[in-house]
Amino acid sequence: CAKMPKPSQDNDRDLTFCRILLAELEDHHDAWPFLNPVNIKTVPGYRKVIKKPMDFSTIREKLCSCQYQNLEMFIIDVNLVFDNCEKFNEDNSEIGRAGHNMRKFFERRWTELLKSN
Ligand SMILES: Cc1nnc(-c2cnn(C)c2N)n1CCCn1ccnc1
Repeated sequence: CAKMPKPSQDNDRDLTFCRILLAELEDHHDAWPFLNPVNIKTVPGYRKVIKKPMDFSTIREKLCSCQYQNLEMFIIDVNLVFDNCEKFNEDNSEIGRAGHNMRKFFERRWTELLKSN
């Protein structure tokens, strides 16, 4: 049958989860490398190596301008932040470790939130 539009309360729940998760990511002690876009003009190699830059302020902007249709699209962008970090940074570096810590935190929190509903 024709794809039924998602009931609005599911969209509201998804949007609430995105807001909660993003606020917690922004407040995390290890969030500092990811708060703003990497400056591709001053960081040698970044523009060439990282095809789709992403950061928490860009995710905030997309969330506030209704660019996420659902929780999945939001999770894809958050994971892009951490995948870019792993690609460009050694695991055993300040920024590399921050990326691993933040990914672990994010995975725990969104599974907790989804289980609570
Ligand atoms: C995120 C992220 N991934 N790699 C970098 C980066 C920036 N410069 N260099 C040499 C890197 N490896 N970043 C951005 C880190 C932004 N930042 C904020 C305060 N200090 C660094």
